[in-house]
Amino acid sequence: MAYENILVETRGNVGLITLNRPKAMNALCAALIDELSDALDGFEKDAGIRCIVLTGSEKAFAAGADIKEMKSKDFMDVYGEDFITHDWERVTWTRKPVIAAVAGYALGGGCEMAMMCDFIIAAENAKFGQPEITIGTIPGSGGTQRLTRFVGKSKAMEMCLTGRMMDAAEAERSGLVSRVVPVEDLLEDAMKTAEKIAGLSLPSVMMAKEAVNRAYETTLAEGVKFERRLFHSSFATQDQKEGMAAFAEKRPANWKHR
Ligand SMILES: CC(C)(O)CC(=O)SCCNC(=O)CCNC(=O)[C@H](O)C(C)(C)COP(=O)(O)OP(=O)(O)OC[C@H]1O[C@@H](n2cnc3c(N)ncnc32)[C@H](O)[C@@H]1OP(=O)(O)O
Repeated sequence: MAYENILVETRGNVGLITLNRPKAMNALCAALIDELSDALDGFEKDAGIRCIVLTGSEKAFAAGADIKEMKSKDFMDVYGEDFITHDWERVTWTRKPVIAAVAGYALGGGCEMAMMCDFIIAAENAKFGQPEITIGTIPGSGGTQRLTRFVGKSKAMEMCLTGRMMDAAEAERSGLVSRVVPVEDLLEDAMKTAEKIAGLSLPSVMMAKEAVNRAYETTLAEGVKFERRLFHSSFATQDQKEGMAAFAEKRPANWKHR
């Protein structure tokens, strides 16, 4: 597939996807969503890729769904095709880790997409928000649910009811982002973090991701049981033998990713 709205590159064992609609603040049009799904499919299939970074520009990670594309749709258009499902959520069913590197605006579907990633590293100029209420609608790609889980009911409710944006410092305080870095360091920092993850054992990384994500879907008791089963499963991998042997022999591990 030829990409017109994203840039896709491979740097070592890291796949980098850059949203690239500079004239529209990286608004998420249907073509961009198709391209993003295709790029993620490609990285999932590529055994050489062990972590993915999703980023935008210095001005905007993404300013939401493309309002101009969406504005004339009527109820049966959106209800009939179950608009904003499936491919919009493609990031959530990516089994390899996905880091969102967010600078500038992450609004509406942009904020929702960042929250679908495994964690967010934010630049100091990042602004997060769910402004759908200001254009006569509400979040439709998980914003009311994921934002509430990240920052709690009070802040999520205020943001969804008023459209207020949260700056990077508030986002870090509230647990929405893992770290805030200077704008000029964002990509390098995200890539270094991704390389660190890509340099570890892929099965362990995938199991850790699955276990953390389960915390959002189940009770504590079930989550702990699920974690323990995955922990047990890790002992069936070559990499568990290698990792523990390497520790005991005081040498770096030579991962097989098996
Ligand atoms: C996924 C769902 C279901 O949750 C739904 C949604 O995501 S709805 C969309 C929610 N997002 C918004 O409401 C944000 C809309 N954008 C803005 O508020 C502003 O553009 C801004 C604050 C991000 C930036 O403001 P400013 O610096 O003044 O730049 P602009 O002149 O407004 O924008 C430049 C250019 O980009 C176009 N643009 C921006 N956002 C979108 C968008 N979401 N969809 C389509 N186009 C967008 C904007 O119209 C400008 O284009 P031109 O007028 O220059 O052609």
